[in-house]
This record gives sequence, structure tokens and C-alpha cells, in this order.
Amino acid sequence: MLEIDDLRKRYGDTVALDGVGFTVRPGELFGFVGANGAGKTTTMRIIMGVLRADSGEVRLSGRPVTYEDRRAFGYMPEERGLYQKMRAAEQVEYFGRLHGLTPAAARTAASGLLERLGLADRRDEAVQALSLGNQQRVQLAVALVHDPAVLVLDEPFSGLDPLAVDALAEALKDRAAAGVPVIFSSHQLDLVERLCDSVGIISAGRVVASGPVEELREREGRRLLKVVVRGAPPGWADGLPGRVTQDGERQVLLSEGGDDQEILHAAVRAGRVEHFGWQRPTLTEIFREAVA
Ligand SMILES: Nc1ncnc2c1ncn2[C@@H]1O[C@H](COP(=O)(O)OP(=O)(O)OP(=O)(O)O)[C@@H](O)[C@H]1O
Repeated sequence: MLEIDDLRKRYGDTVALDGVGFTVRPGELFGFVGANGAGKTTTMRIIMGVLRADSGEVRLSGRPVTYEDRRAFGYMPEERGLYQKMRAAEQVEYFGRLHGLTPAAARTAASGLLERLGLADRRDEAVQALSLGNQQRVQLAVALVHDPAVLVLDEPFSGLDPLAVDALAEALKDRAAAGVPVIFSSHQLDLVERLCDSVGIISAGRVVASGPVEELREREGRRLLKVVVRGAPPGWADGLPGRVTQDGERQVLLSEGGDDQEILHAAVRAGRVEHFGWQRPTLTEIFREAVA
């Protein structure tokens, strides 16, 4: 289990992190989301030990993370970091060796990953000759080559085409299924919602909401009631809390904070009730509200 506990970090007068804390369990795919400048990169750099927190702690399996632990982590930094003149496969192998793999194991792992990420036919090209998206795939292979014990990826999906997004999503799910805590940041909330077990929403250096996506949607979702009534006369919802819109023959009432039984009775009296239920917000809606 990876525990991030009360991280604080200032850059001069700028408070980048103001007590960031969350937990990523083994096998959990954790999406880290927040507006530009909210503190995601700073948090991930501290997890990886490339930046020191002013205070707070990162723990793995209950004890502070050490240099040795971090050698087994996989990291995709925001600033990226490939040797431009090195060939793709050679590069991935090289990083595998740095993480302690034997030459043969590094070669096998590099070939397998490049194949999986759709780069097998580019394996002997210099990184600088690859498109940005393909360079990103190489960067991902570098993060994954040693079967990392913890995976930390800073915006790994940005700039990838849909096929590469799918390939990466599968690779991350596989690592998580092997019991690894996986954390990645992204601005693609629909992707995070689809892929992640849990999310953390960070705003101005604080985690303002975190937990399993379904729990967050459930928790936030009880506030908005959606009622669809066919054939209701105009004004049937006068006096009820909420907003009514017309959708063909149907009237749709979205109500916040009303008495659901009172609304149900009014709807039944007014016409044929086709839908009556709590509306679960999307992650994007939760995000907008949390960072507002
Ligand atoms: N080296 C630095 N010197 C000064 N301020 C910094 C430095 N690095 C980050 N900051 C500030 O710290 C805050 C958090 O930045 P950070 O890069 O962690 O945000 P982020 O959530 O990753 O943003 P983005 O989504 O834009 O990548 C911002 O206000 C940023 O301007």
C-alpha cells in the first residue's frame, strides 16, 4: 500500500502542496486529477524522491519509502527524459539494465513492451526520428520495463492516439492486476472514470475528494432527482423544487433537495412516469463542483 501523508511544499511564497494525503492500495488504479497548477506533478515528484517535501511522508507497506524501494518504482516524468539519439529498443533495454535486469531479461522485456505498445517496427529507429506520440510510447516502455512494484505516471495519456490509449490502458490494468499500486495524472476525466478504481481530486494543493469512483458518484449523486413524465399538463410541477424542461411529449424535472415522495406523488398525478431516480453525476461534474 502506498500512503501519501500530509505532504507540504512551498516554492518561495507559492504554496504548492498544503497537506496532500491519499492512499493507493495494491492492485488499485488511482487517477490523480486537478486543474493546471493544482499540485499533481509536485506530489508525484515527491513520491519518486526527485523533490523533497517540506514536511509529510510517503510510506510503502507502512514504512517510509527508501531509495532502494524507489529503484523498483516505474516513473514517467512530466518533463520526459529519453536519449534522443539512442534507438528505441536499445533505450528501453538500457533503462531495464539500470533497474537491475540482466542483459537478456532487459532485451526480452523491451521487445515484448515495444510489441505491445505497437512499436515493434520502429524498434531500431532513433528516438528523435519518432513522432511525439511514439516517443511517448517509448517513455512508457521505459517506465514499465522492470515490472515496477509501484507505477507513477505524469499525464501518460496526453498526446496519444486512440489505439495507443487503449494499449496503455491495458498495460496499466495488467500492472494493477499483478498487485501493483498504479497512480497516474490526467486531464481526460472520461478516461479516468472509465479506467480507474479510485480517484483523487486535488485543488490548490489539497485533496478535496478521493475514493472509489462509484462511491464518489453515489455520494454526490443523491442530491439530484430526475423525473420523466409523459403527457403531463403544463404547470404540473409548480411549487415543487426544481427545473422542468420539455422533451417532446415528455416533461423532465430535475430537482435538488426536494422531498422525493412528494415529487413522486405529484408526478403520478400528472401523467405517466417513465423515469424516477437519483441522478449520478459524471466525474467531470464532481470535478467541477469540487474545484469550484
Ligand atoms: N520549480 C518551481 N518553482 C516555483 N513554483 C513552482 C515550481 N514547480 C511548481 N511550482 C508551482 O507549484 C504549483 C503546483 O504545480 P504542479 O506542477 O505540481 O501542478 P500540476 O497539478 O502538475 O499542474 P499541471 O496540470 O499544469 O501539470 C503551481 O502553482 C506551480 O506554479
